[in-house]
Amino acid sequence: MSAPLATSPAEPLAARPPAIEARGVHVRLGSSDILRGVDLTVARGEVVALLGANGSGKSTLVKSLVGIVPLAAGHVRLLGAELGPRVPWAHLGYVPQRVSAQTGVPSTAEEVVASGLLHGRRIRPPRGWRATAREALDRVGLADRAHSAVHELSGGQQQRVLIARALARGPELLILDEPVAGVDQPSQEAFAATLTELTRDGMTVLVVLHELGALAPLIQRCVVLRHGLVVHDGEPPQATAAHAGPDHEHLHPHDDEHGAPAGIDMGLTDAPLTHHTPTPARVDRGAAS
Ligand SMILES: Nc1ncnc2c1ncn2[C@@H]1O[C@H](COP(=O)(O)OP(=O)(O)OP(=O)(O)O)[C@@H](O)[C@H]1O
Repeated sequence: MSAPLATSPAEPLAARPPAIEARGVHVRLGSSDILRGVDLTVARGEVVALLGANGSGKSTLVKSLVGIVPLAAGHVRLLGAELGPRVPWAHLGYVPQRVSAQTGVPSTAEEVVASGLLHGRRIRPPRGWRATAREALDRVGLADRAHSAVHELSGGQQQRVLIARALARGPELLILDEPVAGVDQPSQEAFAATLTELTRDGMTVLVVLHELGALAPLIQRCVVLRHGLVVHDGEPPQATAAHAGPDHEHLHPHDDEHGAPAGIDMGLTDAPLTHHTPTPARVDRGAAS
């Protein structure tokens, strides 16, 4: 099964403008500069992970990309259009960081997913919405919960309903903020398989993650934020056997004086980088583990 993209462009992906082009993005919230000049380009068909320590600005960046938080300076273009009404929003799926999918009115999972088919002036779901919603729920392993009230679902299942809502649109660009946080390993693997299938069809993905986990095989590029700035933009780190060897030396963020690993490589914690040689008992698993 494969979800059709919202459009089936004859133009090759590489010839089309990037899915995301952000230049010099500054965001100020309250009295703090949260993003301090972020440049980010995501080409069509790319799968990019946005990583960084808590509070580094990942959620703020994706919110600024989709226009939820205002830019103090900078520019964003999505799917070739300047941020604003010209963006083809119907072709874009956004899944916010874990929030309850529960609404004031009790809704079934199927209804919440169908709400993803509404956009712009469309106030009624399109013909065949039920089958589309079911297919999207099937993709996240919840076909059997279509008629369950969302408030009866677990937090992880509610998150999967929100993912299904984004997928139901057949998005060209999918932006996900920590989609697998709090989701069990089998569900993470099922989600990774779904995303693999969708990206094979040319979907572009920007995904905020704390660790690559089950999505590691899909990720083509990692962008790491620190204190509102991009500090790495490139290949995902590879965990190698040599990494764990007693002679291996590397830079690694530590959370305390005793050198306990605080996180994965590339500054995913705010702790200072220190240089060390691990003992065999102390294995650096790397970001891709
Ligand atoms: N509405 C707001 N007003 C003021 N500060 C805010 C607001 N929203 C977020 N912040 C601050 O902005 C900083 C970045 O927050 P953000 O949620 O973008 O980080 P993050 O990298 O996504 O973190 P996490 O990994 O914990 O989700 C944090 O210091 C946060 O306290």
